Amino acid sequence: MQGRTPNFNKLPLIVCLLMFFLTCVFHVSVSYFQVRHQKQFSNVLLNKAEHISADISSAINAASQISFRQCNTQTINKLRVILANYEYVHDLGLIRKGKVKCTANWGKLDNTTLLTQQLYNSSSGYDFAAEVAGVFPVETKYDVTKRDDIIAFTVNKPFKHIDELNKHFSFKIISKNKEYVFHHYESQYQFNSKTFLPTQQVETCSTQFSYCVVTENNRPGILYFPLYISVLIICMLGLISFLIAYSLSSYFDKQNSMEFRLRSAIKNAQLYLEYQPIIDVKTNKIIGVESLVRWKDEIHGQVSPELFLGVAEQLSLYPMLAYECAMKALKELAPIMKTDHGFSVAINVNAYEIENPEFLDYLHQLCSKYELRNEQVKIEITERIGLPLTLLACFALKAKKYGFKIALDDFGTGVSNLVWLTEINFDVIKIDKVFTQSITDGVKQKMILAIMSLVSELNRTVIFEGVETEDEYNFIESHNEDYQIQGWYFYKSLSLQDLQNALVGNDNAQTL
Ligand SMILES: Nc1nc2c(ncn2[C@@H]2O[C@@H]3COP(=O)(O)O[C@H]4[C@@H](O)[C@H](n5cnc6c(=O)[nH]c(N)nc65)O[C@@H]4COP(=O)(O)O[C@H]3[C@H]2O)c(=O)[nH]1
Repeated sequence: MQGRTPNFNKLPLIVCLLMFFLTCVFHVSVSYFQVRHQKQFSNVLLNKAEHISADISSAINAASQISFRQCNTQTINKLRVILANYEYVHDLGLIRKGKVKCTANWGKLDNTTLLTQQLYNSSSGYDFAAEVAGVFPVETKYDVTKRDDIIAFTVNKPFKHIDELNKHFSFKIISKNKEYVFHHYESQYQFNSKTFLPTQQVETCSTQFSYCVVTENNRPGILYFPLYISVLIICMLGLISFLIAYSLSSYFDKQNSMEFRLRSAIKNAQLYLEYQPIIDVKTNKIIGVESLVRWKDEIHGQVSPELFLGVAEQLSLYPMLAYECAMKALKELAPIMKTDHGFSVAINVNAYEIENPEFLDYLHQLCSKYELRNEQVKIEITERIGLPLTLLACFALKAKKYGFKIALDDFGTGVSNLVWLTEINFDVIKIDKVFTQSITDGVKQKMILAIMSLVSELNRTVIFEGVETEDEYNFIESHNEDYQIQGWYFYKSLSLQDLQNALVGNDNAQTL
């Protein structure tokens, strides 16, 4: 078997496509897990925000229950009692005409401070402002929530813990109408938000309050990783792509190889026989056929038997094929041969059949089985067989004892010499088409005339192979009408059905 190397022409393209595909799959998978993580994170954030909002609104509600609210000791003390119950409210006070008058922590404010910052008025009756400074004589900034005359102060710290825990996403808590941002956090792990990169956003809205948590990730998928890791991943994917593409290419190449396909064709009995008629020059009638094996493959097309028989030998599949072909030929032709005992079939043999002592026995059994006469079977031994003369002579002797006819095929092209003709008692000599087709060539014509006179002396049946033209036919006919002809001038190899049709027009044909 010839060493086959896979067809690598398209390998770089396949590797690139595969690498692109795997990178996309990797990117999408990482993005998917990031989105899941983002959703979980958003939910944690929303729970926290709702908890804080519930705390503030509850504190404001409690404060609004204080009757006759004035910035006096009684009211301030009540505010202090309320404040102690709420985790996230840092201070609680009264505000009138934009000025904070008093709070639980600071008491009555002498220098009452005007809230300069514009408050966001929500539809729920609450007003908000973020990072308000200068209300108290400290540097701290507060987020404020106001309803009517009550104001609650919170420090931005509630989310600090979450901010610190969250290494990945930027996020904001924003009113549902998107007009007011309660809190926002820019993750240092995110690219500058103005980059052209697509941002993966997850929005989760509260069912209790009119705000949503929006988490943003502008390092989706593979961009999440540092550059050197991304490069490493892409290189790994490239390597994997190469290995996959190489394996696939080798696999498909093997699947498409002639060896592989022939093996499965033989095992699935996809090989078939055709029969090329042999014509008697005197009568121009079909007097027999040569059986020729055929293989038509979907990929390799119609493959020459000279090629695939060699492959079958190398794959050790030839014995199976040889027995199968002999059986098929005799079985298929039996109806014709039984009705016309002069009709013969020529079977080609290789070294295997000659060296295998059981082949002739098998052929004899086949003839008995299909009720054929052994002399109707011609065994063609090609001159190019390359076996020792003694072995061939032995085989021919045994074959003749069985009553089979022996033909020397391709005469003139191989190693045979005149000793062959004397040592082996061939019944038929088939002149190779190399000679048949050179009758118009002066020198070769002399050679063919010499061959003709030689074989006439030997008194053997002579078949001229490869007769393609009228000139060739006329030349042969003019020299001896006892010759036989096999060639495209009359017929190419025929399917069994076509052979039967051809025999119908043949005067010698019996009723099939
Ligand atoms: N150019 C031209 N060619 C013609 C003409 N007439 C016949 N041929 C071709 O010549 C070859 C004759 O068979 P071969 O010499 O026994 O040579 C055969 C035979 O040695 C071998 N072969 C075919 N079938 C079998 C088989 O079943 N068993 C074995 N062992 N060998 C086989 O393969 C060889 C080639 O077979 P094929 O390709 O079928 O080729 C066939 C046939 O198609 C013609 O007028 N012009």
